[in-house]
Amino acid sequence: MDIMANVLLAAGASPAMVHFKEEVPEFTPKAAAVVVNVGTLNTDFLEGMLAAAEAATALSKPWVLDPIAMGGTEFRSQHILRLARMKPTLIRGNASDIMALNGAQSSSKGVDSTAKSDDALDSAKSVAAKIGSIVGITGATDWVTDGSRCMKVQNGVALMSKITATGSSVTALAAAFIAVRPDDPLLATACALCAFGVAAELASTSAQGPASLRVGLLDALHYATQDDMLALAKISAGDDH
Ligand SMILES: Nc1ncnc2c1ncn2[C@@H]1O[C@H](COP(=O)(O)OP(=O)(O)O)[C@@H](O)[C@H]1O
Ligand SMILES: Cc1ncsc1CCOP(=O)(O)O
Ligand SMILES: [Mg+2]
Repeated sequence: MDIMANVLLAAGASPAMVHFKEEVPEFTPKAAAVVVNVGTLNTDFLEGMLAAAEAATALSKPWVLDPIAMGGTEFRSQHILRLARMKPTLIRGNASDIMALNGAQSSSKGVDSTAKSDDALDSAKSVAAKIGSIVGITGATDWVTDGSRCMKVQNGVALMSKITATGSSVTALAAAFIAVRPDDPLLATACALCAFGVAAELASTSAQGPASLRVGLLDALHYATQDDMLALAKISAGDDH
């Protein structure tokens, strides 16, 4: 929760972490986008998540699902599937999450992926087509698809996978970008993944390990200019690996 909220602040968005269903009716109208992150799941949080997804849908607000550790337990999988069927604007996960969401037996031990993002692209396309959501997969290469259109992002550094909640943070950043460009959530998601990756690249020049990269990533997101983004962006359309 710390890094997610700070990533949003550094990027110019305004986070609020609201869990309980009692707050959903009043709070959702104030939000430009909603993130449902199942990372630390419990039955109270789950009620809040279902209510938030319903409220966002009813208000035609973009909402984004992070299906953390899909396939990890029966309880988690059942409820992630239920949320996914509510048709989020975007589902963003790692390769193992998205392959499990497409019905594959999960081989991951928990929140980290054991598969490559390139190998999950077909699963992402299939989930996107079945559900009608945009699907983003992160990893060494990030992919975003609506089932037919695809965008590829090749920014970022491998050390990002050694900082907990970088996945959740980039999901939240994608929600903020979609709030700005609700007409093109696929493009907005690709741009969010790219911006996050570029910030990590800028930070990595002075990082000594995961802890200093984590701090530097927040600084870089805050200080990066449009010129930095345009100079370093590696973003393209299509599904060529
Ligand atoms: N090997 C890698 N090279 C470059 N960037 C990476 C690599 N692994 C992860 N990332 C980046 O780290 C962020 C989190 O992705 P990932 O680790 O796949 O998510 P999760 O934390 O959900 O498993 C994304 O921005 C992704 O692009
Ligand atoms: C360790 C852990 N346990 C539940 S959520 C979480 C963090 C997930 O990390 P990420 O957001 O990078 O997938
Ligand atoms: Mg994750």
